[in-house]
Amino acid sequence: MSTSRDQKRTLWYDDSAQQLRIIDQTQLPHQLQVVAIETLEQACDAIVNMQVRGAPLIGITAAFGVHLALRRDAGALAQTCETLAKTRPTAINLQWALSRLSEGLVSVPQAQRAEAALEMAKTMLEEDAAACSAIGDFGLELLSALLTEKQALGGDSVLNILTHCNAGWLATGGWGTALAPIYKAHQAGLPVHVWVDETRPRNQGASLTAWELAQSGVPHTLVVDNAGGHLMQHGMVDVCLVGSDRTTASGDVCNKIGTYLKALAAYDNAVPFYVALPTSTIDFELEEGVRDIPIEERAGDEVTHVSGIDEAGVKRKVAIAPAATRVSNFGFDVTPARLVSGLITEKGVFPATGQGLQDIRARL
Ligand SMILES: CSC[C@@H](O)[C@@H](O)C(=O)COP(=O)(O)O
Repeated sequence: MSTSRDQKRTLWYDDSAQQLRIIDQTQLPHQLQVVAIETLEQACDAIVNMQVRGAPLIGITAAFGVHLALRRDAGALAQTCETLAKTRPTAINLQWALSRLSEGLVSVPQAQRAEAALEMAKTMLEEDAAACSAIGDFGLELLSALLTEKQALGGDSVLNILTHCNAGWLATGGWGTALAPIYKAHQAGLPVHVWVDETRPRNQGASLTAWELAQSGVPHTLVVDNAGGHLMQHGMVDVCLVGSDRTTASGDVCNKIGTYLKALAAYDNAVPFYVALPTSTIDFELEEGVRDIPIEERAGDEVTHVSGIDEAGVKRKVAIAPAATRVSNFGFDVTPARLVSGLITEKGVFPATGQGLQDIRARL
């Protein structure tokens, strides 16, 4: 799963076994378990159950899912895309990948569709890794400038970055979005330290981001979700850097629930708030994020229970709320563009404004 220091992979296609392979992210950080995906149903389950998650990775998994479905029934393109589109509603990369496949495959003779879908899926995987690497390069310039500014003002020599959820290589084709600039900065010898939000209820920060950063030796500290405001008030955060599941044509940013509160705290404390995303995460059809982005609501037991392993290494899921408690579990929220300092994409860094988004579109 790790092809080089620069290319850690959470998903790959095994040509000899003719199987898609994924790291089962529900087992991390306790177990590094690789699972084979051979059917459309398995691909859908992996997305729904969050064995794979993160906006770009959801799109890439769906692309391979189309291949798996077509090799069983070459005539099932439309129906397959419909099934996959229903797996998770918020990340636009899913629709983006499915549209690209349907448009690309519709003119391909049925007998060749499965093979063509596989080639397209592999291309998407490589393109996403390259896009994330470019995000890392642009983000590195930004972090480097922020560190120079901090040092010129007489601050200490470490750049403190706060991130939410997991926007690392586990969430993408490689490198990650928000974590890519951090990895590049660490590799370039920039002194960085990451505040990792635990990210309730699924704990992607505690289970995935902390695990990723530890693997790469990036200094980091895990904090509860509600700590960000306090840290910012005390000058302990120099920049917030998060990913996105869908960004609109006006620059509104949808990301994991709790991101908006971090952006508000950042605004109140004059901490820059940057969002890193590949252009496949932009929904140019939508202007208004708060009103129009569909927000996934997930099962209540993610809130009423916590899962983990005990001292004996046994996996447990324990209740932390009364059994009959009513639960609401929105998976994402929207940060209005006015709170976003900039969008770091593979095309460069742009303002989160209508003009900024038009400039990005002009470069596609
Ligand atoms: C490159 S990842 C950007 C986002 O997808 C990430 O921050 C996020 O919110 C993931 O949510 P998840 O519910 O784990 O799929």
